Amino acid sequence: MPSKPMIGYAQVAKTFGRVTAVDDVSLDIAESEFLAVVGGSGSGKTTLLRLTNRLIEANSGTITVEGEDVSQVDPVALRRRIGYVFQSGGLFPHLSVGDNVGITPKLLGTPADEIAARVDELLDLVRLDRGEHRDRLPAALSGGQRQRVGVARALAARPRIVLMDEPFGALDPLTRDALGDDYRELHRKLGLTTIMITHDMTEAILLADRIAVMRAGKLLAQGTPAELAKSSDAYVLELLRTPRRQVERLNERLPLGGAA
Ligand SMILES: Nc1ncnc2c1ncn2[C@@H]1O[C@H](COP(=O)(O)OP(=O)(O)OP(=O)(O)O)[C@@H](O)[C@H]1O
Repeated sequence: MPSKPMIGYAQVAKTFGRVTAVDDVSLDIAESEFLAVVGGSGSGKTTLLRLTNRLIEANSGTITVEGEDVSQVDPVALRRRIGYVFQSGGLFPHLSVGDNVGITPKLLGTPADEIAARVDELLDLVRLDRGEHRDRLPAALSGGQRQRVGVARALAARPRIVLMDEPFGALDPLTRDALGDDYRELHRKLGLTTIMITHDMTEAILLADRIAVMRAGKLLAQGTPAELAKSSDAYVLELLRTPRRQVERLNERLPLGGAA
């Protein structure tokens, strides 16, 4: 880990009334790293992500982005530096695909012709046909296409950091697989630092460099899949057993060569 992480959490806590959503979390994410945050419902994953770009404010602890304490950075400027992909795409329903993708450059005062060129470039990047999709409304897209638009929008202001909240959770398995692979390639090509929340340990193992496991607001463990496998925590080991069991069952039921 380099001396200055791209994103750093130091003893971060967030409570909502009597609920401690994030409880004393310390974690560093290096530049160009892809971190998956895994954990059950209500374990604090979304809260941790939203603290990062100050959609909500921490009660205690320090969060740094590119070395800067986020509490000292203007939240609007901070959010423009960090791409955010929502679970359901989070697109504005009344805006076309092109206008959704171009909204941040527009807010930044980018001239219209530059925005149009950037939108086309981004649609190419996420492999959506420009001519076919640019003028459509989100309701006329499939779930996978909407998520591609969500990724394009998150990348519009050329952020170095992308936060993704269960981006592929609601998709069919083939679309999910394709989109995960495509995003992983974008992450590499653009040199991004990515934090992705997922419920799915298999997805985390396949896409991320490192996995953070949360439970009841606490960071239970973090590391590569191989490092996590050495954890002494029963919950972490149980999470890792699920993909293993699935592979074993698949190997039993799907004879090799049948669908290779
Ligand atoms: N704005 C809020 N007001 C009150 N409680 C909240 C708020 N946001 C989150 N919480 C509570 O904080 C805890 C953590 O929620 P969070 O959304 O971070 O979990 P999560 O791991 O992302 O869950 P999921 O996987 O279901 O999205 C939960 O108990 C939740 O009810």
